[in-house]
Amino acid sequence: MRVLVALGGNALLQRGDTPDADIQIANVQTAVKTLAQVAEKHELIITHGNGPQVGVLALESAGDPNLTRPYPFDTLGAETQGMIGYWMLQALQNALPGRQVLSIITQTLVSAVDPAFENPTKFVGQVYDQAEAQKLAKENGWTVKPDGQYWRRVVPSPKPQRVVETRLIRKLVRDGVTVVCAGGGGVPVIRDENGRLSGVEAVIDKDLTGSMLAEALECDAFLILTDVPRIMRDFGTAQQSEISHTTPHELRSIDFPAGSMGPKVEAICRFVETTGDMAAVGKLDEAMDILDGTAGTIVTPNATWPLESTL
Ligand SMILES: Nc1ncnc2c1ncn2[C@@H]1O[C@H](COP(=O)(O)OP(=O)(O)O)[C@@H](O)[C@H]1O
Ligand SMILES: NC(=O)OP(=O)(O)O
Repeated sequence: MRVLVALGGNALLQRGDTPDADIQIANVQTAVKTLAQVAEKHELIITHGNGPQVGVLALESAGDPNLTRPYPFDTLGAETQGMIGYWMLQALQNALPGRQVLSIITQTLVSAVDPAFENPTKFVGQVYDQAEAQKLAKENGWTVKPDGQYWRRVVPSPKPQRVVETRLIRKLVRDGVTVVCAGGGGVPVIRDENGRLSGVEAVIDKDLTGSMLAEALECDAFLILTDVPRIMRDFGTAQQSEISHTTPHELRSIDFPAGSMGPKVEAICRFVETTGDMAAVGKLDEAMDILDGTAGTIVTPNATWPLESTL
């Protein structure tokens, strides 16, 4: 089976944690324990978030007195792919000796006229209280928005259209390589009328890119691993209940928050609707159980979908 796993930013850095490298490396090592189990049994492609990390690098660049202007977000996105990709590469190599693993810088095409450029929605960097966020926004020209009980900087998040390096990734996977790619949703780029690529200032949603890439690579399963065991009905209320098996149709009838579960549900629904294969949301350390159909929220084209025979 061919599986694409999208790792949540939470996997690497919990909200409120100090973004020190050693803390994130330890989190990567924890994530890789479960990913290594998947890689031992299946062809595996891994993508990861970069919201917290790209914010750290943006602050660093903005504070460098030697620069005349801060690095743009496409460059910062590539930096996060290098940094997180390196941590994952090393952890995977240590967990899977003898296995071929590669982390690659990956670009994702977006539309230059995507309306998202006028309406920033992607949370980056650390959380602030409202007053501090608004002060920083005024001082630095940021847009800030509420993220749960906190506030965070937001940047445009255009829709991914295609991962530029898709063919190469397919070749690597067919050759038995475990590939880490499209980190942070891929570096956002546009292509001009002469076919030339250039970066744009944005951060793409890694779940939407993951869904698109899983489809393009003809994956049999698309997993989003995060910090909750299942998608919940009535999340955050006394009536909340876990959904163990559902369909895109049912999920689309429920409202999910734009900044967290919403894009995951959209990404999952798109994959299942387009491919007829299974997708799931679940906890980081339960990847194998999710693939066995005993953990996570499993999403299939219809409620009578024969889980065992397909997995
Ligand atoms: N209906 C829901 N079911 C489960 N979790 C939900 C729901 N709605 C919102 N959430 C929140 O979504 C979070 C996961 O999204 P997010 O923080 O963006 O993940 P990641 O950084 O791992 O990609 C959970 O920690 C939970 O607080
Ligand atoms: N790029 C992206 O979607 O990052 P997070 O998962 O960290 O929000």
